[in-house]
Amino acid sequence: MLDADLPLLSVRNLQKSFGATRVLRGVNFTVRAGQIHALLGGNGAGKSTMIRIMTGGIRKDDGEIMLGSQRGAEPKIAIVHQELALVQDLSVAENIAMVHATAGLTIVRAGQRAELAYNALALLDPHLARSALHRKAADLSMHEGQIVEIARALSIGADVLLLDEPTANLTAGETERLFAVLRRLVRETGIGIVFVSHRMKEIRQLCDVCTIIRDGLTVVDATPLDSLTDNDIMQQMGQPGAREVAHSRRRFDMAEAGLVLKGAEAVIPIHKGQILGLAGSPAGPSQVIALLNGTGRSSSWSLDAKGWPARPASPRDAVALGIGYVSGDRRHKGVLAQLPIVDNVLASRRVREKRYMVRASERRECLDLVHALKLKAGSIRDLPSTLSGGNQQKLLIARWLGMSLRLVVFEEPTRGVDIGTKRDIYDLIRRMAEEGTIVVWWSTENVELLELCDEILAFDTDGRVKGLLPHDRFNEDALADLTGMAA
Ligand SMILES: Nc1ncnc2c1ncn2[C@@H]1O[C@H](COP(=O)(O)OP(=O)(O)OP(=O)(O)O)[C@@H](O)[C@H]1O
Repeated sequence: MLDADLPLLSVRNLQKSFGATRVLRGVNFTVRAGQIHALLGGNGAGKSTMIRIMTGGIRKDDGEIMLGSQRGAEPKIAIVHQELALVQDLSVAENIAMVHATAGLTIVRAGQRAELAYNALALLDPHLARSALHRKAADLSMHEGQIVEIARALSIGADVLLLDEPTANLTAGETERLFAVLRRLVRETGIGIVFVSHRMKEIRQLCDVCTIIRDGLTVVDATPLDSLTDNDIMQQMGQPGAREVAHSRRRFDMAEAGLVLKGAEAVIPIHKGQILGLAGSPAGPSQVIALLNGTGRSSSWSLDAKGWPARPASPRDAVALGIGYVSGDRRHKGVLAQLPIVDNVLASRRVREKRYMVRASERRECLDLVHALKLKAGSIRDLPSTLSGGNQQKLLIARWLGMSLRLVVFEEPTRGVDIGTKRDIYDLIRRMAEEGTIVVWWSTENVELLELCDEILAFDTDGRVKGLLPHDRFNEDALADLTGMAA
């Protein structure tokens, strides 16, 4: 058990530039034992850069990192990302034991391996420790996978645990359970937890103090959350305060039904300019999305629309039909990592308009889109990896902006996006709908669906349709109940 309030990790005046861009200009950050610490900041503020320096991924230009009172020691920090890093084909016990083998302590006997994994897991979830040691990582739920990763981190003696947006794929029940585990963990072991999130409600539920980074500087340093209002936090992050959104019931011309979505359990007409929300964990919404973006030839859903096939045969076919697609899974389903920003932005225009020659005028076209979205980039010749997460997300939206689309699919477009950028994305979604585009939008944040949609199709965690909510039946509790997901 660590002494409460002992500084486990402290960063002083950290500086880092990439070329001419000064990304960290003097960051201070102190994590204390027994504390859950929210690390906040808008997209591009410098959070990930600081974390990469602390964990040895990149070098600092200047500043100090101290572990406890020792200078220059390697802090034992473990990171659990939203995308889990378990080896899918190995068992839970093998996944946990693996890190010990690489730490020079080779464990040969299966019995020892199981014991080590059991001890690590039992601290967090005794039931999982008893039942899951021999299950393959691929068979775990998101929540179980996270618990296994946390157990693995603790078993090698990490005293600072950093969780990067850990709740994005969890149901309401799982989020609650994770928070309970984390609270118990800091109480019983005294480790420090750093929680990176853009979800204000969860930050308040879980965290004790917060540090806010803005433009590479610490502007709020380990301050109790109780002493800050939501507005204080937004202001310190440099984000516009929440606006009241007047959501008027929009009327649709029933004669103009844009298309009909047909599934085994429901038939849903969608009108031009309508925003249809898909609520629930991935199982259900992903089937509808796969149909629309041309990747789901075996999807249980089909389309009925004038001049359209029952299923777009491929992503290219979907684009040709006028269907746009923005995914929040930037790494796997969107960003063309090897190509510069300019090619990323213009990708769908080139496919749709069959442009085979790269035109000189495209530079201007790209710059206009970059400006319209306030996308923070050094040069459009840079690779997308030089952009912060939120700015990579804007890049994927820029791809479709100003193209005349009949339908656009948004798949969790606000994942990892700060509150100001979320508002910008909501405005874009609204504007696209006003221009007559049908919007189909999946989000695991029910509150944002309730704010913007005209109708919401709710799925349970097994992917079954639980209901189609019209606007006048929108209600946070009802939707949380239907989907099992946190509101
Ligand atoms: N290798 C690099 N080359 C050039 N610029 C970079 C590089 N890595 C990061 N940056 C820039 O540093 C700034 C800070 O990015 P960082 O990823 O640390 O922000 P963040 O606070 O984690 O944002 P987000 O919430 O969007 O993930 C961004 O403007 C980004 O474009």
